[in-house]
Amino acid sequence: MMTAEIAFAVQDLHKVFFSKGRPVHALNSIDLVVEQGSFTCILGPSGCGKSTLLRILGGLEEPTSGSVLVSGRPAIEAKDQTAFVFQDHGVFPWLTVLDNVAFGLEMAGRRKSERRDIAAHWLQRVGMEQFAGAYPEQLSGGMRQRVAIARAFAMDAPYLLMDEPLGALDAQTRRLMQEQLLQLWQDERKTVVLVTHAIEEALLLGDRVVTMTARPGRIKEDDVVPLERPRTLALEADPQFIAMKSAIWQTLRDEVNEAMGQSA
Ligand SMILES: Nc1ncnc2c1ncn2[C@@H]1O[C@H](COP(=O)(O)OP(=O)(O)OP(=O)(O)O)[C@@H](O)[C@H]1O
Repeated sequence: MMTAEIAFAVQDLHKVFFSKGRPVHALNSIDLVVEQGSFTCILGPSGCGKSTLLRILGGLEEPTSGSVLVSGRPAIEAKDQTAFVFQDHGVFPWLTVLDNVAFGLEMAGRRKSERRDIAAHWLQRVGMEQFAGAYPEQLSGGMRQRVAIARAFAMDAPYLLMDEPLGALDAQTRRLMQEQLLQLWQDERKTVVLVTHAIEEALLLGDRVVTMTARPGRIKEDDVVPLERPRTLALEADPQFIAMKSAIWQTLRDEVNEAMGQSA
């Protein structure tokens, strides 16, 4: 495979934190190659290092050792290639919805009229155009998360890193948002790496599901999801989907048990 087709190339990545003078080995010898235009989901028990891995991919955290390349450049120098969506939406309360979506474009040096046009386009894509002038406090959690997703898609960055973007939503809103995210991705085909705790969500959205062990997080299994696109929520009744969900849970359950026995 040519380097140009690879979004993320991670080799023998280790991450050790020091907490109260004690080492916490968060990630252990991670090898991962993510192709451009693919949707990769990362599953793993609490505390296994999923967020740490995502933050390292986005250049927000430095590896202790190992190599992390983003479009062939060290991740720490390639922050402009990635946009994040976090669980707690991270929208700015003092900006309107439109200005929140346009915010990243201002940082990227786009002209004001251009910023507003791009932001309005993405608000329309997530069905939030009528809230352009509203402030985040006037919105529900699901709406705020749609603003965060619109902001990430509006950025020029080719790669999106999503850390449990739907994790804080109620079950029904989460279903609708899964459908919306699926649709957006099917239209745009940006490279996405998404961390989730939900196996169904990973199978519905991903081309591939990477399952990690309890801390120190290693990659335990890497499954291609062979289910056809375009996908809808109806896929969850598909026998192949059900079989994969059960197999991944078998892989994950020992790790969840292990993680439950670990101290923080
Ligand atoms: N800045 C830090 N300093 C010290 N320890 C840290 C730091 N960041 C993360 N850790 C520890 O590293 C481990 C991995 O954390 P991380 O947040 O990446 O896990 P996670 O898999 O995303 O967890 P969750 O699913 O609960 O969000 C945890 O034990 C965490 O306490």
